[in-house]
Amino acid sequence: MAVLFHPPVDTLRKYMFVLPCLFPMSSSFQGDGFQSNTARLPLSSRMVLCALRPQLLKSSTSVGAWGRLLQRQSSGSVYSNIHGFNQEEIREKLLAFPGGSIDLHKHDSGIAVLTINNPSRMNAFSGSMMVDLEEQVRQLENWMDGKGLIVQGAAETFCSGSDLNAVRAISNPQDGMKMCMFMQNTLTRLLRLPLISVALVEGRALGGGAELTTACDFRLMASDSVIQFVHKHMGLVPGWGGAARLVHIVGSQNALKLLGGTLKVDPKFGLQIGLADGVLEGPQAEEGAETPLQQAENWLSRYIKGPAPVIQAVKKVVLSGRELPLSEALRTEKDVFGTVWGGPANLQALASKSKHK
Ligand SMILES: CC[C@@H](C(=O)O)C(=O)SCCNC(=O)CCNC(=O)[C@H](O)C(C)(C)COP(=O)(O)OP(=O)(O)OC[C@H]1O[C@@H](n2cnc3c(N)ncnc32)[C@H](O)[C@@H]1OP(=O)(O)O
Repeated sequence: MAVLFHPPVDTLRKYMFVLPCLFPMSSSFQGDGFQSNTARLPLSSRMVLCALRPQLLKSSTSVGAWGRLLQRQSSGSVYSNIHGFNQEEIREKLLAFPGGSIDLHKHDSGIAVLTINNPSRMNAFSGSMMVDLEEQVRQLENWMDGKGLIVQGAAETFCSGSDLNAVRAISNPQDGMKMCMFMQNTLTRLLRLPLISVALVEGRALGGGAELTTACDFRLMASDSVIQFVHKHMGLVPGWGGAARLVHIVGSQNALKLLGGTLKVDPKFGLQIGLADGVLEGPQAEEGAETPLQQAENWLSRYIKGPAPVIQAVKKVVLSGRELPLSEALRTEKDVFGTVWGGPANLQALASKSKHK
């Protein structure tokens, strides 16, 4: 059977990190007209098309199935060229403001650690770090064995937002909009990773740094740490998606107080309003005491026990429940359920007659 509709390759790329996980490729779809029709597409796009094929075949029109499917998935990015967003153009602009790095370490435990690393500027985001972050998120989107992610700042402080030197240089409205769309895309993709993510907040998380904490599923605060949306002091509002996410996390009343009052959120206040999910033990001099990173890994480990496909499925159903209207979320949940039902972990659990005491 021929495939009647080929979605644009860049659209496929955008969705490929979500879809292969939802509809794993079956070898039985290879070797017919479907494959030959798609042979000229890059492998990644062909994988997505193969993965999508059961959905396309079930539909009376392939275009309709594709459209519905895209609507139903949580897409990676918010902005694309139809919004006047040109990723390459803004990438070039941002690379003109170098400094610092975003470091990624993937561990065999299935936990990756992403470090905002620009300590001489309190881990402020230079332009090249924004580009780095996008690249590291891309790495994580393709990490099949991943289960969890910890986002931390280097040298015991989280992040002081945008590098003010870069901000000054691109303070014209056009460049500001481009940077805003670039960072919204990246942080949205970060939150939508099929990994359970934690922001480990030590020291200060200010401005864009506070926004970054909201792009993780959870926030753990060190005893002396502070999260502060300082944007109003800068004559601004959050632009990296931090306001929208903050409302989801703490509710609109609290969000209004935090933004309107530029309130300093310490661990106690953070727990009270639900911005913090846990507080780390204070600095301990004695030998063998856990570092904040070890404490965060331990905290996260209870939520990521089990095989990666199951943990990733857990994140996907929660993500769709968080982001989609109920009927769409229910259908996505069905699709994700289909990826684990009868899978190795499910069969093993059934064979072992496990009891949940
Ligand atoms: C676009 C708006 C928004 C967004 O993107 O969403 C933003 O994020 S705008 C940035 C918001 N953040 C700030 O305004 C933070 C400004 N910095 C401070 O308030 C203080 O530096 C601090 C973070 C509270 C730390 O104070 P302190 O402990 O006293 O250290 P120093 O002030 O001496 O800082 C050390 C060093 O770091 C430089 N620094 C700090 N933050 C930034 C920054 N965001 N951009 C660039 N540089 C930053 C600071 O200037 C010092 O450098 P030197 O003077 O060269 O030592």
